[in-house]
Amino acid sequence: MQPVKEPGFRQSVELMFNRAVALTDLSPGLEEKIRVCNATYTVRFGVRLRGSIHTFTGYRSVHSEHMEPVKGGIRYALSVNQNEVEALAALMTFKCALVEAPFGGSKGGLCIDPREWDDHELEQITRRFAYELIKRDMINPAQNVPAPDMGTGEREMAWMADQYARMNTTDINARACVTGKPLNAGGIAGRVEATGRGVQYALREFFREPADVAKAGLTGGLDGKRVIVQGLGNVGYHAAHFLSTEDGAKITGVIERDGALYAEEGLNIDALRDWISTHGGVKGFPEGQYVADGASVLEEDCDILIPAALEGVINLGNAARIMAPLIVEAANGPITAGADEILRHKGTVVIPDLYVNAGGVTVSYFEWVKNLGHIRFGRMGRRQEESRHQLIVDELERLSADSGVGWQLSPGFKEKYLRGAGELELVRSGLDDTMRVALQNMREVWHGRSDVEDLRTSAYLVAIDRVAASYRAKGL
Ligand SMILES: NC(=O)c1ccc[n+]([C@@H]2O[C@H](COP(=O)([O-])OP(=O)(O)OC[C@H]3O[C@@H](n4cnc5c(N)ncnc54)[C@H](O)[C@@H]3O)[C@@H](O)[C@H]2O)c1
Repeated sequence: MQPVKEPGFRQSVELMFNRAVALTDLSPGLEEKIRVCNATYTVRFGVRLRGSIHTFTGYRSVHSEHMEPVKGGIRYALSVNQNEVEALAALMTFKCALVEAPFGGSKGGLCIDPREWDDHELEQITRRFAYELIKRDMINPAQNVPAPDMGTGEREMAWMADQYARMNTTDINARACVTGKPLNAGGIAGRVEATGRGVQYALREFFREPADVAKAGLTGGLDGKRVIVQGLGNVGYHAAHFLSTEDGAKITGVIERDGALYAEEGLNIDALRDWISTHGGVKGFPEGQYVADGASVLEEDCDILIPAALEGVINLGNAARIMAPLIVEAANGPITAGADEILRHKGTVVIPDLYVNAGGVTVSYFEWVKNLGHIRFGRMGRRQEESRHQLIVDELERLSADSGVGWQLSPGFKEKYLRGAGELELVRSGLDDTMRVALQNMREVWHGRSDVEDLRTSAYLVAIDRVAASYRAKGL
């Protein structure tokens, strides 16, 4: 028998797209336009560090400009390459469409292990990379708005935003050129936690429908559910922290670079996070059993598996052995197309990446709007604040109706906004509404069409329909 070849990340995303688009009646031309990646810019630049010149390679890929600006994070990792960046940019297109964030899809990356450089060196490298992207309008509030991803965070976003402001001194919207900035540099409350928070809201919404929970062979709510998380970084930590401290879930396993920890009774996530930041890994943590082959813990018995680190970790090599009945893709692309098929046949329910980790871009959208509006919450007196809020709500609704974007302010969000709720409360409630509505839209397809087997195909169908409508409206 011929060995089955594992497709690469970009091919995997394309296969998943193809599976869904085959169920639409799009013309072949429009289908192809939506599938392809519009452009990828590769840059190599040198920085003098430690007495010699070091050359770095970076990418910014634009998958679809059916709406502008385009949006997507910038990743710092040695594994970054053109295929990976293009796959991630495609996922951004469909993710934004699914949660109705009015952006096209983009992504960037720099081939670097950030742990090899000190803070000052990283700042020099980041500013130089940003300079290269700004020169070509690949960081720009109206055209291309990056955000954090693996290996980057608030600090890198602040450096990039500052670099843009220095090169565009008269652009009053300069702050909106990047999202995920620190609060004191134009950021928004709740952005750091947003993706992990979104994972929690996605799971809460999933567990509101007992019939869906039963499809995964589970019953009841999140309370007491055994959860294994891979990657205790920004996304994995916040998801594990909120699920264990607010929903009663037990984090029975954590997989990191240097191995994994496993404990039937559940791990203390905050203590473990502190341990990792002091010791550089999970090894030696006083709770749980240490497993040197971390990836093997993906195959442990649990109720919910949350891969929140890398792509391709559930693949043809281990898919058949994955015991979790419910997999929540907090990372981008953790399941390859081949593994996805095996899991579907096994009856495993997969809540897909383009939905699960959309909390980041949703709150980035709030931040971008906040920057463009030049709003500083709590700056005015209460009466002025209330009427200003009413004006903003009226204006957002008018813009949404006129542009046909379809972004709706939910009654809950509007009520909180008008009574002058704090920024964090507003952000969380807007995110919660977004995650609920997106899963409800996916469910309509999942439950309503006999030819749709899974939530991933449902998510793609909702997204493809919106991207297609946008291209058609432009006359394509
Ligand atoms: N940060 C965001 O807002 C955001 C938004 C959407 C999607 N994502 C996706 O979520 C995933 C994680 O991103 P992040 O921002 O949390 O990154 P991060 O850099 O903050 O964290 C990644 C974590 O994974 C761990 N890790 C790396 N290699 C590993 C391995 N081989 N095995 C186990 N653990 C490993 C790292 O040690 C780190 O703790 C990525 O796929 C990213 O694209 C992130």
